[in-house]
Amino acid sequence: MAKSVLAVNAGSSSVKITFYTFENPPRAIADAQISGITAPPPTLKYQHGSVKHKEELQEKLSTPQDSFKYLLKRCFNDPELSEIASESDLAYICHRVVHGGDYRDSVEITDESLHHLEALEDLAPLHNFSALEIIRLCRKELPSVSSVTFFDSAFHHTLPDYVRTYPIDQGVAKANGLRKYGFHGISYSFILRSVAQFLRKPQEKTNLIVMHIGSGASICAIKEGKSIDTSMGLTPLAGLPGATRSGDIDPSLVFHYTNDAGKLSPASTKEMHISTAEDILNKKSGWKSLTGTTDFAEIAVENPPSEAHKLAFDILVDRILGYIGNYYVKLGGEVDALVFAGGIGEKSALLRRTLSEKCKTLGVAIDPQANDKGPQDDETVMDISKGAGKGPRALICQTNEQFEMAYHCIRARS
Ligand SMILES: Nc1ncnc2c1ncn2[C@@H]1O[C@H](COP(=O)(O)OP(=O)(O)O)[C@@H](O)[C@H]1O
Ligand SMILES: CC(=O)OP(=O)(O)O
Ligand SMILES: [Mg+2]
Repeated sequence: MAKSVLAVNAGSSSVKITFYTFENPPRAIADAQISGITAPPPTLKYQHGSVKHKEELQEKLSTPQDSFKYLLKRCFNDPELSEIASESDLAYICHRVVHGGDYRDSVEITDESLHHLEALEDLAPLHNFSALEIIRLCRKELPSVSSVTFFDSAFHHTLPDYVRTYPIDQGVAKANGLRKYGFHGISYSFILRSVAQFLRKPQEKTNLIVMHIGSGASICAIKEGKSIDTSMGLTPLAGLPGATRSGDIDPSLVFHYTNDAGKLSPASTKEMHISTAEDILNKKSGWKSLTGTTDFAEIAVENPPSEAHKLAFDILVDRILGYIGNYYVKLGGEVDALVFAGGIGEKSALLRRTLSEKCKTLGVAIDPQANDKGPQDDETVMDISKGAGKGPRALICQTNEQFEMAYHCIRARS
């Protein structure tokens, strides 16, 4: 039996794994995910063939590493999933690593590359720690399978110097790697390819404003197939607010918020050091801090349950609009499409409608029925534009970071 490729997407609150056939393009064999790790009980979603299963788990799975172990065991032990029963059925494991520093491409894990990635952990402890723990676990427990890492930041290596440079002392900046990196690039790469194909345009002639709006949210300006600006920065904290992230604030705010801003946060562990300010702005802010919920589905409703819910919605809309205006101008008004992606961008018809109405001046118009209906499960790109208007088209793209990793892993090796 041909070996499979496993793609792992570890976030702070969820772990998603998908097994693919080793063919070009890859075909998904099974998909399993655990979400709600930070808000127990964790929920398992599991799918292979026509089997779809969802359950709340009794197990205490408080880290992405434990969740990954659980998912792997569950898939290996499923008698109905005979293609994947042990280590020997796997050819490669692809890992999503958010921060890749100066890496422009994927990296096969060796002792040396792992050391290099461990050095980067200091720059992005909150985002890289879980992925690296899972890589270390795979090397230990599945030693015969090669791990390949794919970086969110790699897609943005084309940012011009005046976009990536912060106006601070350049000696300090260079010595410490302090620049804009940008994230969600695995997703943007999937979206660019899918949307260009949908529009029947070569990627190098495609100009897009893409919104990846999930519990972490960012937006990207793509000119002739290249990222020319994006809202996240040195870390995924910059730019748009998220479920528990503040997004852009005046950096001085942290010193007015608490005198302990620079001290080590109690959330730090022996292996992972983060400051109190980073902990507050990454984990105790965003729409959770305004409304008490991380679930944007409770916020994006016609009649919000409270003023705070309405405020959280209005803030996200306002910040996204600021970037759309900015990027529209940077792209010289030559924008093929505004693309909605990410858990919220793909599912919230209200957010799409609100943003589209506010972008009327750019010639954006959507078909309300198509927008309310949203895409079918197997519909990667859906056009929700109304008629052939003057402005950019409005598209929904169901992004797929696991597929993107497996696709490139296999393409480079077959
Ligand atoms: N129907 C919906 N309307 C609005 N938001 C939704 C809807 N369904 C799911 N979401 C939101 O999508 C977000 C998760 O998106 P996702 O891209 O999977 O996030 P991440 O990868 O950052 O964990 C959650 O905030 C969830 O509340
Ligand atoms: C980079 C980032 O914020 O990732 P996620 O949205 O998956 O949390
Ligand atoms: Mg995500």
